[in-house]
Amino acid sequence: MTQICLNVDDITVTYNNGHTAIHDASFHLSGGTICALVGVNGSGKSTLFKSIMGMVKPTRGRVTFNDMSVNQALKQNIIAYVPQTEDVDWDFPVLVSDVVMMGRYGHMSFLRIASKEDKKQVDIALERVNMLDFKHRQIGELSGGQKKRVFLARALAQQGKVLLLDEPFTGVDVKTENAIIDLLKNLRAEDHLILVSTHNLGSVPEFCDQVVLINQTVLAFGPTQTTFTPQNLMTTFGGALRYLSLSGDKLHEDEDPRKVSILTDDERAAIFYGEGKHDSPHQDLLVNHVENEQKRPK
Ligand SMILES: Nc1ncnc2c1ncn2[C@@H]1O[C@H](COP(=O)(O)OP(=O)(O)OP(=O)(O)O)[C@@H](O)[C@H]1O
Repeated sequence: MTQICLNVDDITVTYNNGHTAIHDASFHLSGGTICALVGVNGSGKSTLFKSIMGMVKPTRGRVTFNDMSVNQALKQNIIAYVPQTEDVDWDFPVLVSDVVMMGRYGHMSFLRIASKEDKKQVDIALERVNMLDFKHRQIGELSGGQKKRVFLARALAQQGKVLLLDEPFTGVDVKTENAIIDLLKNLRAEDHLILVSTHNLGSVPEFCDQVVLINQTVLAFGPTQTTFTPQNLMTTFGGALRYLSLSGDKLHEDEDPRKVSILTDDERAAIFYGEGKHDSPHQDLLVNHVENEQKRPK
């Protein structure tokens, strides 16, 4: 297959209650990229994912994959989506391997009888997220972070060239986040097109080569180096950015003793692009959202 392209052309999405979540949004991506989707809560990130998946229909504009409509791309199993949360009650007994096998349904006949190849791909996918040992466990018994890895495996088992990940790092520890980032880098090298929403801004320059900044429309889109700038982030988050200096392991602890420091422009630039003393901004620094994100009721 030729390299996959995702074209989002001038889309507007208005929900049935009349709320327009996204308007006039455009961007274009080609395979072999990891693009971050960044914006405040309610800025339309999940809505954008759902319109790319055909789960909500744009009222204007269109989404295409090369020359294919979303429906055609879905029929060809090109798009794999890992939603932010699963609207499923996992209390009933389902094995981890069954969940990942769901990613193979598009490759099966309507009788859904798993072939040798389907079983092999399930194992490969579980291995890639380091969850093969959990294959015969009930999904309901797993932790939140482990479930996330299983859902990622389900998307991998689908073998689609486009991977849409809605906040894959929420609720996972630093080690797992690093492992997921390494996996995404490998998938990029295999020409996958990856769009990933994240609130962890500190890690974006480390693994994303492109960025879409969104607040009800696409505010900026392009290479991370030129788009993920303090100025554009201020526009996106509508307030002053605060920089929190953290030691690596504490990054994901709720009660971490964060040392707030306001940085000079040079220091800030060094953090954004991983130069100088901050070799790994993802480990050492969290560029926090903004005041209004922090004030958000928990
Ligand atoms: N089914 C729906 N019907 C009506 N409005 C909706 C619906 N789903 C989302 N919205 C609204 O659309 C806007 C965008 O929501 P969306 O879930 O896309 O935001 P988000 O950027 O993914 O937020 P978060 O970072 O909190 O996940 C919000 O104002 C939300 O209330």
